Amino acid sequence: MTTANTGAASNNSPSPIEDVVLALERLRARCPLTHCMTNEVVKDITANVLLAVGASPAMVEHAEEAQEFATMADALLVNLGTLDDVQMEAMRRAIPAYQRAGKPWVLDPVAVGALGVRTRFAREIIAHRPALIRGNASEIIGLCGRASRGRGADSGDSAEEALDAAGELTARTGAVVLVTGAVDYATDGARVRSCANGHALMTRVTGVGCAQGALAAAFAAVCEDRLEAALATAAVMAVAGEIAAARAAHPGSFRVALLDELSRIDGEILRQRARIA
Ligand SMILES: Nc1ncnc2c1ncn2[C@@H]1O[C@H](COP(=O)(O)OP(=O)(O)O)[C@@H](O)[C@H]1O
Ligand SMILES: Cc1ncsc1CCOP(=O)(O)O
Ligand SMILES: [Mg+2]
Repeated sequence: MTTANTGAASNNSPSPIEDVVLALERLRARCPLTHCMTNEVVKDITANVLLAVGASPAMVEHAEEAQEFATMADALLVNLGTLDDVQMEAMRRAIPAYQRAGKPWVLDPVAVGALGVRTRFAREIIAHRPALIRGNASEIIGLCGRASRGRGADSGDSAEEALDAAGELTARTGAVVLVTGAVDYATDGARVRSCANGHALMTRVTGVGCAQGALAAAFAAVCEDRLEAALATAAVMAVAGEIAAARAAHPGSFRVALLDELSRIDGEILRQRARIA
């Protein structure tokens, strides 16, 4: 075992890697019921990622049921990937119900900044205090209202610009922001953590980022400290992706290997592999 992550690089916690390990253990012990209001493309991989890690997925869509489900589920994901009027109405009912129940909700602002309806909608719903916002650099910059250069990983938007926008978003909404990319950054405004694992193949399988948003909701359900939830989300997905890519070099087999590695990942693997600062 290496000793690279035994406590050197934290801000407040004596050992962020041990916080991540404990968060994963808590998630597996509690198996949080994670309500995913997500896009048409990624429902399958999202449910399977949650199951592989040890959470319990549920895709409840009808507006009345989505509101009702806030009394049963542990956390909500709101992903805007294939937003339509019916889904907007359901999200407008579900989000305040989670707030009333004192349960966390997570926003994945897919393509916000690039398209009008979802950008206006995202700016409307962040008034309801999401626990966590997860997006790529362009989406975080776009949600903040700044000009982004383009789309996702290929946009040229820098992590520094996104982290600056993330700081502004935390101040406005109270949410922890997780910016994903080659290096993932999490901030609560006061603290910044990073995770430098992962593999480019993760961007060649649709839904890895979206499934990570659902994982963030599951971790938010078991971590009072939402920065810890965000770091655990980043580390678990990126370490599993890195290991999967070492034995599956193409997107189809990588997708399967990723699910396998997400179910296999544990404290020992995280301590050996996670490059957290
Ligand atoms: N170039 C890269 N190298 C390593 N890991 C990456 C890279 N780009 C993205 N990832 C990882 O892929 C996952 C999804 O992130 P991202 O591609 O930014 O999301 P989205 O699909 O929403 O744009 C994250 O775990 C992130 O760490
Ligand atoms: C292809 C596509 N179109 C609308 S949502 C979506 C999925 C995006 O998933 P991810 O951001 O995780 O790759
Ligand atoms: Mg995405």
